[in-house]
Amino acid sequence: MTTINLPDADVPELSGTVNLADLEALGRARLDRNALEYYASGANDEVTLRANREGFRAIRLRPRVLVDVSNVDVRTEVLGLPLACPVGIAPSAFHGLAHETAERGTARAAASAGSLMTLSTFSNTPIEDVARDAVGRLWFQLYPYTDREASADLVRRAEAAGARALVVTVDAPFVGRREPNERHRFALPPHLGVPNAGSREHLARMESESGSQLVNYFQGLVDKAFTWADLAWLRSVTTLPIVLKGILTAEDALLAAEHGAHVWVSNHGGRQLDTAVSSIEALPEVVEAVEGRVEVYLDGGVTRGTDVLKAVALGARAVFLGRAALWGLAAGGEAGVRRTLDLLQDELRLALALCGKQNIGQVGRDLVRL
Ligand SMILES: Cc1cc2nc3c(=O)[nH]c(=O)nc-3n(C[C@H](O)[C@H](O)[C@H](O)COP(=O)(O)O)c2cc1C
Ligand SMILES: CC(C)CC(=O)C(=O)O
Repeated sequence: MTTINLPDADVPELSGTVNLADLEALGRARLDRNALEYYASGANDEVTLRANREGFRAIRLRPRVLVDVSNVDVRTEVLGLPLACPVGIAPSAFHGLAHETAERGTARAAASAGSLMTLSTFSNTPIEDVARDAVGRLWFQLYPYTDREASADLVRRAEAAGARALVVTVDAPFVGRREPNERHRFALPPHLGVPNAGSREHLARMESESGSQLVNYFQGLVDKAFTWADLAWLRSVTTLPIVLKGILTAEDALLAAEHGAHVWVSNHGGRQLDTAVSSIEALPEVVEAVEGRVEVYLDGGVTRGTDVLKAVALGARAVFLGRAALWGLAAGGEAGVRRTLDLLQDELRLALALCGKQNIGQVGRDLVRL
């Protein structure tokens, strides 16, 4: 069991931040090149990475006026769990690169903000420790391993620890080529372990002289032959709801719904297939395909309250933050992630009011012009 004594928040610079870009600047400044390039990079030319942000900006809002917006309510629910607003935290590997509290800092912020954290298979902290800090506000992300028993064991541990859903990442049979990580030989510093991927010594043995070591850590473990048919196996090891993360087409959304899985629209923050469609562009066809049978979520490029509003208007039940949470964690640990969530929630509340909506339930397709 890890025994990190989580320090109380005392990061004076945080109070000067007014938006997520400020937190990003603060976070970036605290990272070394290895961590910064790992967090920031997208695949190849980073076309999709940029498209995620540009996609939101290209959509215009159609506000209504003369509505009583003196009390605006931004609360919602995902899979029955009440959320303070429709924003959760996406799974990302290696929070220990950002801050000494690693995934526990993120979990504590998610819990105190009434949000939800999705814990990556590739965390630096054991599931049980993170679960304790997340107090029920936890989903677990699975990369299915070729070793089925090892995967089943992770799933059972996550379920026993209190995770409320299993998020299966389906867009990464191989790691996308993030060129800065190739160029500068990204590797985990020796003090960080990845408890779900074997011992630190085992990882060190996988390392090579050049290129991104992520590829080495990952490729030996993950099942590249995992298909729709294997979801039945997953069902046999857990009673948790299953969410498929990395869906970008109506065809796959339909298959997911037919398999009883919820759909997480994502291109992995532009880190996998470059020039893939942006998340917000993919959302409408996915929502149309599932016809309300399952919940739909989205991640990729969310940095503004209006981004959240647009995704909800187009049918997402909630959005999730990848890099934004990591910048917050780097900027100030738990307090930095909390600041990220609070600023976004405030922006969302204001945007909702300025659109003439009193609550999330009133937000629909008529609010946006594509
Ligand atoms: C540094 C980093 C590590 C990531 N690790 C994982 C992971 O372990 N599992 C996973 O499913 N997605 C992972 N992702 C993808 C995120 O869950 C998410 O899809 C993406 O970051 C969303 O885009 P955004 O960063 O623009 O918010 C990672 C993303 C980043 C930036
Ligand atoms: C390949 C994983 C270990 C992490 C991941 O999904 C990512 O870096 O985008």
